[in-house]
Amino acid sequence: MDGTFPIGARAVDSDVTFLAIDPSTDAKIEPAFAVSSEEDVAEACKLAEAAFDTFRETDPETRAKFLETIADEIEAIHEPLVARAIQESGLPRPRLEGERGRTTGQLRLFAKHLRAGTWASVIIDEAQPDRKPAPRADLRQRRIAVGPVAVFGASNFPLAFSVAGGDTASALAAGCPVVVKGHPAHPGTSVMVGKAIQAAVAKCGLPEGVFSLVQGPANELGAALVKDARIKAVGFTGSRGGGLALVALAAARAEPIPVYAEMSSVNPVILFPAALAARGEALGKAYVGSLTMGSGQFCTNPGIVVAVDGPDLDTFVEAAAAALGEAAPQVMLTPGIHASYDKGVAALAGHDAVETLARGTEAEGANRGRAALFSTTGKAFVADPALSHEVFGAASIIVRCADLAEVRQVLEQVEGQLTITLQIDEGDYADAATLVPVLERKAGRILANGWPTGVEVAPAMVHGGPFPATSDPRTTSVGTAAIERFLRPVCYQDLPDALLPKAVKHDNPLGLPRTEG
Ligand SMILES: NC(=O)C1=CN([C@@H]2O[C@H](COP(=O)(O)OP(=O)(O)OC[C@H]3O[C@@H](n4cnc5c(N)ncnc54)[C@H](OP(=O)(O)O)[C@@H]3O)[C@@H](O)[C@H]2O)C=CC1
Ligand SMILES: O=C(O)CCC(=O)C(=O)O
Repeated sequence: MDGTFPIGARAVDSDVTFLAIDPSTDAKIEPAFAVSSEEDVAEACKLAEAAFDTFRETDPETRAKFLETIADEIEAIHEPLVARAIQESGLPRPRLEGERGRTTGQLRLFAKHLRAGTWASVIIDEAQPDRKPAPRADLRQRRIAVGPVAVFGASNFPLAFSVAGGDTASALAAGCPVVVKGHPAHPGTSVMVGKAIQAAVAKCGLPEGVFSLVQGPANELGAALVKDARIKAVGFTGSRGGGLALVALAAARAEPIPVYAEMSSVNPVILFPAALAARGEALGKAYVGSLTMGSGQFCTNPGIVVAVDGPDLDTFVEAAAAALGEAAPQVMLTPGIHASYDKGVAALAGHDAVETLARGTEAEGANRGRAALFSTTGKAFVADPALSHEVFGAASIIVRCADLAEVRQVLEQVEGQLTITLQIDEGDYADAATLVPVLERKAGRILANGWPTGVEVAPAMVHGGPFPATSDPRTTSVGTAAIERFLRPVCYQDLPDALLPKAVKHDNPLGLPRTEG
């Protein structure tokens, strides 16, 4: 691996470089990576704009083959890629192998979606020249790509939410050229995947500006990308502060653009009485499994458990505390993320209304996250909004409520969420039904008798939700519906067939499904 990054068809170098850090030791790792300049950002955006009209009008089959070629290129570097991602993220091999599979799987799923054609949402309202009192014009609607898209790689998913992750896959599927701002925590992983995409662009004979990668350790780079007038939408996964900064930059542009930022979520889990009575102990153990997976570094991590107080909740709490007390420390993604986890845990531990129920085993070595379990009362939770804020890592708080009305109050208090989970048995259905309207207002995904971590990449998936889970609750970042955020409708009124794009021509040469009005 060399330290250059791909801009269009070029490998760009620089005298200014930075090194990745192995979070398991805090040691710097070779090679040095070129830091992209603002000129590189401008060049990437210029190439993306130049590629746009050609790329967006490629046939769906061409883009499907392109996505499959990217998947092939990534598979071809599987072993060195996974090895580098382990070094840069501290995540364990099985997790990264699974994530590699999820990444290529989602590229192939978008290829299938492109071939199905429903994404183009073609609607044909044939002319009605004899309609009284006025004739109707011929109206044809399809959706087109919005323009070049900026994608910010996430630190916690170096493959599936990074350079060739969900945002890149959905934007390319839509026909949008992509400029990725790689996360500085995993520059080697980003460059390897970036070069795989660059190779796929060349193999498929596409314009070079379809893909570029910029990276460096300063956030001015990402700011320059969002401010570039040629960028028409932004995809982001990360902190609330980072996401909001990008939203503000995008809104302040002469031409404001949408930012699809996935930010913070505490993913409440509600334990209902019959489920608690039937399997409190098993639920306690399973909860800790979901909480501590990947050192808790999932935006879907179960950060809050809400239940009516009583002996069955005690059983759950005892089982959870015992399991968490045995949880071994795990390497966190970066020194910064580890430090902010420790700070968040210390704030909860020092809170007057919070009891520390258990801590994971003692941490040894650099950046080890020690799991933490807390409890509080419904009243205290409602009184202090700070108790509902995300602590990114394996920390969670159990909220003991006096009754179902207080459970509802707690849910009304929490901000927008990616997920809300119900642990229910049949005897709980009547109570749970009364909460469903609150759950729908609060979350993008409501699940029963499972755990929120581990998002299925599927057409019906919603990985989104009201603020601050995301900056725009109308879409999803996972699943084929994610393509919709990078498309916009255009209506062609009475255009002669010769001028119509293939998608809406009278003889439907692309064979796209149509809704007839
Ligand atoms: N809920 C979730 O899914 C996640 C939450 N987090 C939270 O984020 C914290 C930090 O983690 P990290 O992953 O680095 O997330 P950040 O939000 O800090 O960074 C993500 C990306 O956005 C860029 N960025 C951040 N702020 C700005 C800005 N003001 N202007 C331009 N670009 C910006 C960063 O660039 P640069 O690094 O160069 O500044 C990086 O490329 C964690 O401790 C955790 O609290 C993290 C990951 C996922
Ligand atoms: O739980 C998952 O699989 C996805 C989590 C996620 O989107 C994130 O942590 O950023």
